[in-house]
Amino acid sequence: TQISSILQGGYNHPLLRSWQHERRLHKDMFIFPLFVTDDPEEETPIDSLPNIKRFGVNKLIPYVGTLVKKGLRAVILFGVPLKEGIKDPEGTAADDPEGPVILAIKALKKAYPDLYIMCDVCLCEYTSHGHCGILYEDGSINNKLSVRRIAAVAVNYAKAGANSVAPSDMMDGRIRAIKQGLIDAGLAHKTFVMSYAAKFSGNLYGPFRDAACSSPGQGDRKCYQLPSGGKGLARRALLRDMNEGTDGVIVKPSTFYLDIVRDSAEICSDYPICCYHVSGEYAMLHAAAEKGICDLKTIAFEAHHGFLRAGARLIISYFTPEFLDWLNEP
Ligand SMILES: NCC[C@H](CC(=O)O)[C@@H](CN)CCC(=O)O
Ligand SMILES: [Zn+2]
Repeated sequence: TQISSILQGGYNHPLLRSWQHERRLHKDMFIFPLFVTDDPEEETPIDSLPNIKRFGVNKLIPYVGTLVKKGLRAVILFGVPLKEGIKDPEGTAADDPEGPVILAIKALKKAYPDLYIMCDVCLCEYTSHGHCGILYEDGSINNKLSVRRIAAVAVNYAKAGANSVAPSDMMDGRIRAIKQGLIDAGLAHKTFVMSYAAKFSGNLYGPFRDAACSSPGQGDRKCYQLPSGGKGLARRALLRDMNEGTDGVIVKPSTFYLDIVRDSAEICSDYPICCYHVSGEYAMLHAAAEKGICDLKTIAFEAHHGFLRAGARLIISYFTPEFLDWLNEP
């Protein structure tokens, strides 16, 4: 055997195998999605998202406390208004000062001052039509009104104390509008804008839409989320959002889009890259483990190692609570 043929000497021991990881998972790269609803006492499991619940603000605080104790550093908030009759065509409820997101920002900041509070910014949970923007009569996206509304919501979340705003709407030009809004409000220096720059339309958001009651009333999101084959569009969107002032980028979904994560690590090499392990990808791993196809912990590590290998530095993951335990183990 040629001497150069011998590779196994480099990974024949568990410690060696961990030394071979260029980047390793650690707790402060995890961002945990929280679903906050408008009944303060609610604590409801979400059937399609194992181990994930929808919380009212009074139940959210003690739950998050158990995770902060284990080393949770960051959360991303999704408002789920369930009260009847508050959804309208403009998504007015999105930044209601008494709404679930703004109340949760304030309660979390008070209870856990060091916890990093990110807010997803979108209209789909608040619009009567269920789309992520405001529509023209013909049902197409009214970009001007959508961008103006999204920017206003983002600024109001920042005013309420959010450390970061992450617009997941995919409207053209919203990053510039958000950044300008933050500048005008004197908040740009302390608000991290993390754009969902490369976000693909597809079949991996079902469980989230169940949790957030945010499916589009009619039609789909294919005119504003990227087509799954749209590698060029993703590259252009990453460049565009950097030029518009984003401070970080999210690629979403993740497992099925690792080539886009790699592209983003090259194109946005000076920015933190975040992967979102979306609800469908998460639920699939649980379903496979339930069917005995794979071991849940092993497959979760394998998926998350893939995000790091592709170039991600941050991970939005529903597995965050488990990793806070798993990463304590040798
Ligand atoms: N703003 C859109 C929500 C969007 C998917 C969708 O419903 O189109 C994601 C949240 N940012 C869903 C995330 C997930 O599936 O986990
Ligand atoms: Zn949306």
